[in-house]
Amino acid sequence: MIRIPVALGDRSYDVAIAAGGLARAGELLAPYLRGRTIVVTDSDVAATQLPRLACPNIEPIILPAGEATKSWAQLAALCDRLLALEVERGEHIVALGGGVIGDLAGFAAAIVKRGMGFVQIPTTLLAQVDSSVGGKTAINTGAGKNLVGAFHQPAFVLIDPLALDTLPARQLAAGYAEVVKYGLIDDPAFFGWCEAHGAALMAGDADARIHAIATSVSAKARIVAEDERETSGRRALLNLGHTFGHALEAETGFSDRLLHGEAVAAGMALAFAFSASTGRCPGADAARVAAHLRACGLPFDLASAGIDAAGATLAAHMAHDKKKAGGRVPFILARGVGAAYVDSDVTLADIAAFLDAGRG
Ligand SMILES: NC(=O)c1ccc[n+]([C@@H]2O[C@H](COP(=O)([O-])OP(=O)(O)OC[C@H]3O[C@@H](n4cnc5c(N)ncnc54)[C@H](O)[C@@H]3O)[C@@H](O)[C@H]2O)c1
Ligand SMILES: O=C(O)C(=O)C[C@@H](O)[C@H](O)[C@H](O)COP(=O)(O)O
Ligand SMILES: [Zn+2]
Repeated sequence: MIRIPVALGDRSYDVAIAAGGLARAGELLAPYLRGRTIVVTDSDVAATQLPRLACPNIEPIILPAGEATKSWAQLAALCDRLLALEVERGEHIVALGGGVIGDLAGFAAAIVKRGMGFVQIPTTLLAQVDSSVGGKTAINTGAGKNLVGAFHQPAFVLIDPLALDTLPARQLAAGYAEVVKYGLIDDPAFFGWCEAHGAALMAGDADARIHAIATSVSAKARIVAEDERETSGRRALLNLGHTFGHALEAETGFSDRLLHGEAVAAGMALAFAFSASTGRCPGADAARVAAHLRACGLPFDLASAGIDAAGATLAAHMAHDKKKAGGRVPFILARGVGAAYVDSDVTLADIAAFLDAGRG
């Protein structure tokens, strides 16, 4: 078992990576359980992974699968279910599933009885390498992505890489986009590893999966420990590809037409292409990023993401971005592979013009 600490003072916790961890969950989660295990999950995970979870007295709350579940309606329904179970503040709920379940259950945990505990058991690659760590919880609203939420750290994260065995290939690829992100932010050697081993990871190589998960979680834990609430600009680096990506998701109405990881893949390629087109980054680096995403079957430009909206339309979505300060939306741009930075000089008009020009 690999244990990675997330150092956040009195909110510190461990991320445990253990093949077969679901079967050992009763023992590993024992400090957080009080005679029963309240599991929030979705219909797909209930069918595939919930039967593997060995915990005492499971009380399952099964929500519909898909991004649409990160909504006011499902949040209200979940809070009502938790209250009907007479949860106590000192109890922990268990989020078993992908980022949708982790974000929603984590937000419910943040607000029910003014804040109760929760544990993450992520079952998608995306959730194992990213969303289960760091305490960002949220729902989507009509105005955009993750616009209502809270920072609320889990008490423990249990990652079982074997849970990925039932994950559809498209979901695996989408999660892989967030793996690549860590290389692009500040670890060029890891991006090189991705180029060499991404195909093996996708094909089910257990060592490659564990290496990618451990490297990603370590990077995220380090960055979150430096800037838990995204105030210094350090954590904003984890948003590489997201200002573009969230606009693409909003444009598709948060539907399965474009998964979050797919939108992030296109967003990262666009961030690099914009950086190259304005002389910030070598064109060869932007081409390398697009080529790797393409090779993994991920979107690498607007057309491959299935988006034909005008630049101004996408920029209007971006205007809701939570990073906005003093009326300006900062963008995570790059000076090269492994050299991402926060740029507050670029304008939404620049971005809209770039997106329109790219469509030819
Ligand atoms: N909080 C954060 O820091 C953070 C980080 C990244 C992404 N996110 C959020 O995460 C969400 C995306 O998460 P996701 O990609 O995990 O999607 P998801 O939660 O919708 O899961 C994808 C699909 O896979 C199914 N599934 C999950 N595990 C499975 C398994 N082991 N076998 C078979 N099917 C399985 C789910 O039921 C769902 O249908 C987005 O809403 C995004 O905004 C949050
Ligand atoms: O943890 C972070 O910080 C991230 O930015 C991780 C992202 O992958 C994730 O999608 C996050 O939910 C986006 O954050 P948001 O603040 O832009 O909603
Ligand atoms: Zn993301």
